[in-house]
Amino acid sequence: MATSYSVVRAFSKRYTPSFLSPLLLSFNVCNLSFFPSSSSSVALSSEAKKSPARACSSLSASATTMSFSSSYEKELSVAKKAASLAAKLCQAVQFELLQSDVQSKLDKSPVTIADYGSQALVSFVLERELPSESFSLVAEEDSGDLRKDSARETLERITKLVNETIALDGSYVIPPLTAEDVLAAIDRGKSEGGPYGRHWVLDPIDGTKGFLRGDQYAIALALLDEGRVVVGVLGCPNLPLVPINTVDKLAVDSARGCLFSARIGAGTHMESLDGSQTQKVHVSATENPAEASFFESFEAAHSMHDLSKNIAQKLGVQAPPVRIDSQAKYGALSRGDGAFYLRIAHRGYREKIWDHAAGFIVVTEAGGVVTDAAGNALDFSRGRYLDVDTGIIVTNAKLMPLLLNAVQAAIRESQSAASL
Ligand SMILES: Nc1ncnc2c1ncn2[C@@H]1O[C@H](COP(=O)(O)O)[C@@H](O)[C@H]1OP(=O)(O)O
Ligand SMILES: [Mg+2]
Ligand SMILES: [Mg+2]
Ligand SMILES: [Mg+2]
Repeated sequence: MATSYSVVRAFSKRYTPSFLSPLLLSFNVCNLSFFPSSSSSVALSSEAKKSPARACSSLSASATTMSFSSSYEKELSVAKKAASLAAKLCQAVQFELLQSDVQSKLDKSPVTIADYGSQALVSFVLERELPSESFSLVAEEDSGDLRKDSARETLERITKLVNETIALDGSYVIPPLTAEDVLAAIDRGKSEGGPYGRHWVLDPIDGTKGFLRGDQYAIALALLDEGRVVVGVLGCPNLPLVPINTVDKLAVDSARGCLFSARIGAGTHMESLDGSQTQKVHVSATENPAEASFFESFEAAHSMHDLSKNIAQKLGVQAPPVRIDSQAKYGALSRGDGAFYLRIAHRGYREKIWDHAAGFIVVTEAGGVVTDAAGNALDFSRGRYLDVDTGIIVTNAKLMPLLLNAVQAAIRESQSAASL
């Protein structure tokens, strides 16, 4: 194969869903991303459209050329520990949640004591367990508001919570962290990420609105290596261990708290947040949209419910939408609770990498496919933002061509309606 390593690398970075282990690369990509010409209205990425055959042969080359520098086992186990500890902190805060815990940030989104505490804790665990001169963390929060005089009491509460959680865990025999230590831990999340080296990616509480309502939220932590997501963990403290659509409410309420974890090439596992009941999970295998259900944001401000409704109708989905907050949707999808996730953000909203990186690998390692609304693979290598065409869609490999067709048709309809 004459293709040079750098060309293959650049190509595969752009077009290869990172759920594929190198060995599966060429086979699956040729089946998933370059759909047959019968789906003519599906917009594929332009280079792939021009030459699917070349794309597949290049990807075959990449399958044999690329190898991962490590299996990321240690990183996965540390990520699980960090997310589990952060989940404990968040659960304690949600238990006592008072509206006065909500601070106003410049972007007006609610930020809670648990957001900061979770970020400080994850940053602390990662740095302590995986010391490295090149440690890099891309995280949602920063300490700007917390350093204000008016936030002194809040900072004290966060510091106390972080120390209590560390003490409860018992594995770190250290003097208590100071408020300055906590601020510094939060601010280690200021990295810009990018295509080179390793970067941890953290949403300390994804789905803040769900958290405040007492509903679903997630602690979402992922590792990028050379721009690819290689590890992902989702702590979902309120997600039932049984499928979300289980009719027996007692079963749903009796055991909540899921930890999803995925490592590139090693599949996705789910266990309870207390560490028991580990099981390998897989996305729904259904090929029939009529028997499938779809997830979308609880918040209409986060995703266009009307458009999703139209897409679901085109697919023939019978069930009503399942609306829950946060990347818990990716977790639920990875174990087959539903077959579709539709996230079509409102015009002007830019997705962030921490809102999708962990969920992306949890679903793709469970056999799912995640693309933007034009069928492009997601590219986590461009810094803090994730630039996508119109929206993010998720399903299994069999249903993706159908879903892309429906999404494209619904978008065209809404565009022509808007231009009238
Ligand atoms: N206007 C918005 N449109 C889309 N997503 C948003 C918007 N504002 C915040 N988000 C982020 O969307 C995610 C929640 O999506 P969902 O609707 O799936 O629960 C969260 O990551 C939330 O950030 P945050 O982490 O601060 O909660
Ligand atoms: Mg936020
Ligand atoms: Mg988020
Ligand atoms: Mg958040």
